[in-house]
Amino acid sequence: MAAFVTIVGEARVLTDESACEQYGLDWTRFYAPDPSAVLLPGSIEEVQDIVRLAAKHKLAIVPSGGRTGLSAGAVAANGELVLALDRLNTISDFNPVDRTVRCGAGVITEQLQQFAEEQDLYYPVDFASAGSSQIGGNIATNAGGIKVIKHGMTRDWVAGLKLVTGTGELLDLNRGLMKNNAGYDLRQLAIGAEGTLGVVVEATMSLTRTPKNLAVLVLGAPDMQAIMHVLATFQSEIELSAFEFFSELALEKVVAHQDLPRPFETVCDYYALLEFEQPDDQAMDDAMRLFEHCMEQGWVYDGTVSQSLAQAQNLWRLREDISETITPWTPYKNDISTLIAKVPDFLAEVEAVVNKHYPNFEIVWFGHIGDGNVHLNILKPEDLPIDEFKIQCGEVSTWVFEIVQRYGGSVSAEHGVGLLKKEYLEYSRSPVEIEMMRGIKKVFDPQGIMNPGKIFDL
Ligand SMILES: O=C(O)CC[C@@H](O)C(=O)O
Ligand SMILES: [Zn+2]
Repeated sequence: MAAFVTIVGEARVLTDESACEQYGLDWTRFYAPDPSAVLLPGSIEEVQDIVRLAAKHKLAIVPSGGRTGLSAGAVAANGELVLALDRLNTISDFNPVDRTVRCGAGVITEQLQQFAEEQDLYYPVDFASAGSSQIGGNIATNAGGIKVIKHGMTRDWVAGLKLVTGTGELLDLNRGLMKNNAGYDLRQLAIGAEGTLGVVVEATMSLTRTPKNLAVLVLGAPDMQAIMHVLATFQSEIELSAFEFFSELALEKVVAHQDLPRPFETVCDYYALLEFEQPDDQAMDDAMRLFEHCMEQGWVYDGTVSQSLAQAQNLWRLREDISETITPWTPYKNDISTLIAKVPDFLAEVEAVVNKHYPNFEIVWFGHIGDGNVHLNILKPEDLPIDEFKIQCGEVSTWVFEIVQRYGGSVSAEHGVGLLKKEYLEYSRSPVEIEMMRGIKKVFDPQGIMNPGKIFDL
């Protein structure tokens, strides 16, 4: 450790129990944190020095951002060094012409959103953990969130990034260029690599224009097929910036625990939340006409639209607060995707198999239905011991991933693979693809020190 102290200073090498617990774990929770130390470098050069030293001694490194991940990508459970980017948290070099800004990896998502707002611009990647997650972690996991249907995932907003590879080399990838066809785009490989190819230390992020007067519409529908009709109807005329869904059980839990009113009295099996810009009255007239059409067709039973920013925010909470609300039930979680058109059948198959074997399991469905991404959460029955629940959920995983495979879907739509899903990777990636990923890792990280054991084993 003395050599690391020389690089970052004594106060920046943490080995006490509370730091190891805090930095050794993400929001996945199921693992016991056990890092050998937490290092807090203050510059890119210090990151390079740390990695070079670690490579020399073959010490494993876990790059660490806000640790809000749900796939154990940032867990250090095997004596690794945690390399936390918290101190690289400056925003600089705002370029109003290119509409880009330089961010240290430790910049909090919300900090970037606020900075954009101060420039009358907008950073559109958004999710419930925006107050804690860091840009470096968002890039490492290609974070998605609630506006993907219009704005894409983090990948779409990274104009350039600096990566320290497993040998301590600093790569300055794409440098903010809009057009650059000079060979392979290594930047895109690093995005979503979950720290297995190197440490993201800095990024040039793109910003866009601020949306004009966002309105939120929550609709109640009899079934998932109806929700798909609603999606198609609205998308044929309106550019939606969100199309989310949640089940009645999800709504019940949120209104019971978050001091929020139901959106309307009518109880429906599923609800959709739509967000769109309302630059003028015509936009709302169009939305109301489509809403009425959906009612006439029997696809929608009831609905409500926000009349103010505060109302829009409260309607959003019905969806955004679900994950946190159900945490006390220690839910089994899965984050999966399929083609959007196949979602209703896909969901019905998963539900049927779970209900058949475990009729006492409560399933909470919600997610980014407009992206084909559903979040499956199963609540632990109160009287079932946690270990027993985990064993039963292991079986559920196999059934779910077999269905995912049959549908040509993904075992991880947005949360990544980490430790949690690596044994299931082959359900959505071929053996040749996985072998190629191993080959790519060797090029960036010949010693295999960067976040080893995440995504796949070497
Ligand atoms: O907790 C979950 O299952 C999903 C969390 C997050 O991705 C969300 O969309 O709310
Ligand atoms: Zn999500």
